Amino acid sequence: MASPNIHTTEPHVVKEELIASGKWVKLEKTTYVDPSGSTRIWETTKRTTRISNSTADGVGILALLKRTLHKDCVVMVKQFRPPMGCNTLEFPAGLIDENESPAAAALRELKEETGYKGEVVGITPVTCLDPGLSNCTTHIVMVHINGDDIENINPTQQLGDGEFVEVILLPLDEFQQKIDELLQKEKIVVDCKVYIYAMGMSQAFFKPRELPVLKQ
Ligand SMILES: Nc1nc(=O)[nH]c2c1ncn2[C@H]1C[C@H](O)[C@@H](COP(=O)(O)OP(=O)(O)O)O1
Repeated sequence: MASPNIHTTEPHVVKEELIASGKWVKLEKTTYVDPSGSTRIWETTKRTTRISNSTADGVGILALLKRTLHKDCVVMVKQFRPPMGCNTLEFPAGLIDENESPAAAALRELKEETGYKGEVVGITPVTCLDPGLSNCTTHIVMVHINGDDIENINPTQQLGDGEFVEVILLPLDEFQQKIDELLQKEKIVVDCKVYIYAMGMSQAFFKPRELPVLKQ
C-alpha cells in the first residue's frame, strides 16, 4: 500500500553561492528546502546579463509574414550555436536591453536579425526555458509583418560582429512538414518551442477536419 504523501513545507531557496562566473554565464550552488522539509543542494546556471528591473532575460519572436497572394509564413532563423556545436532552427530571439520593454526588444531584435519591421499583436507572460538547469526566462512576442509594406519588400539584416544569421520563411499551414524536411536534408537541431508550436499548428489545421470517431 502506498504511504500517504503529506507535505507540510512550502519549498524555498535558502541561499545561492557563486561557484564560477564568466562574462555571460555563472554557475551557482543553490541550497533549498524541499516539500518534505529536507534541505538539499541544486546546481544552477544563470545569465550574468539580467537587468534588475526587467521581467525576463530575453524575448523570442513568433513573427508571421503576411503578403498578398502568398501563404502566411513564419519567420525563422538558422545559425551556428556554439553550445550545440551545430546549426539550429529557432524563432528570432535576443536579450532585453536596459530600460527596454519586451515589445520594443522584440521589434528591435526582429529588425536586426531578419530586416523585417513588424507590429506586436501579443505577448506571453514570463516563461521559463530550462528550469532544471537555469533561471533563464523569456517572453514570446507575437508579431505581424505587413510584407506588402515597401519597408519589408527587401529586408536588410543589421547584424553585429560575430552574428551570422540565415532567415528562413516557412509556410504556417505546412510548418511541421517543412521543418521535418529541413531536418532530413541537413544536420540541424530545432528549438523545442518551435517544434511544439509546429505540432500545435498541425493539430489546429488538420484535426478539426478529421471525422469524429465514436469511442468504444
Ligand atoms: N552564453 C553566451 N556566451 C557568449 O560568449 N556570448 C553570449 C552568450 N549569450 C549571449 N551572448 C552574446 C552574443 C551577442 O553578441 C550578445 C547578444 O545576444 P542576443 O542577440 O541578444 O541573443 P542571442 O541571439 O540569443 O544570442 O550576447
